[in-house]
Amino acid sequence: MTLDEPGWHCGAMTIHNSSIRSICVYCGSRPGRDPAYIAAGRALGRAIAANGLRLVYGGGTKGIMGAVAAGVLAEGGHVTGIIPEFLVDMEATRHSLGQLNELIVTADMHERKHKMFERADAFVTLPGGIGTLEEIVEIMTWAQLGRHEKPMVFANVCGFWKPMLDLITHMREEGFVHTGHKVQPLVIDDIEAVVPAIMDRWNELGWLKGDEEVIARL
Ligand SMILES: Nc1ncnc2c1ncn2[C@@H]1O[C@H](COP(=O)(O)O)[C@@H](O)[C@H]1O
Repeated sequence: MTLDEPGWHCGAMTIHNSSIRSICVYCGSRPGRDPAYIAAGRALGRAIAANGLRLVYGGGTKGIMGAVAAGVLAEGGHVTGIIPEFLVDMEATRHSLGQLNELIVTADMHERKHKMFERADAFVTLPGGIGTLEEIVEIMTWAQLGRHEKPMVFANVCGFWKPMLDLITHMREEGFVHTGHKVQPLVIDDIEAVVPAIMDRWNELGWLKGDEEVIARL
């Protein structure tokens, strides 16, 4: 990235201009039991591309991860996959990775997660397992600590995230979610409503910031 591009790096701070450019999707590397999960992944991918946004994701080409990337590519969109070398043969095939627009192979999981964070303007979580959970929880903790204000969405396909959302509510009620106003993920049941909601939230943040900057510090 150069200083001429819309988003640029300044020391430990990343500053994005007023138009949202990319969405990071966290989701299962497996398809899950309900075919609705794969369908939602593909529909979200299509919606990301149809709105002129780029997908940033973990590079896997199987399960829901593969469905999201396939949806973006089917709509002519841009996909950046970020995957650690040791996972390439587990979560992808070398051939399918060749179809992504951009592939970043990292040394380890930490580098992967950091690059995904840096390159994304917003985060969506589809159904998934332990890895998916870890990723969105980390993004919420960084929001709680004031390290970013990027929109976060639980795509609540068939109510998948209800147990997690109930737990967060319980934590709030018991007084454990400090600076709670900084952790306000959107919860959206209808997959078609996810991208418009993110764009609305992004615009609200831009307005609050007085026009141009949504800031992330790590
Ligand atoms: N500990 C982890 N931190 C970040 N990402 C992880 C971790 N463990 C697995 N992952 C990745 O998350 C996605 C989805 O995993 P699921 O367990 O299928 O939800 C996958 O790329 C994992 O490599």
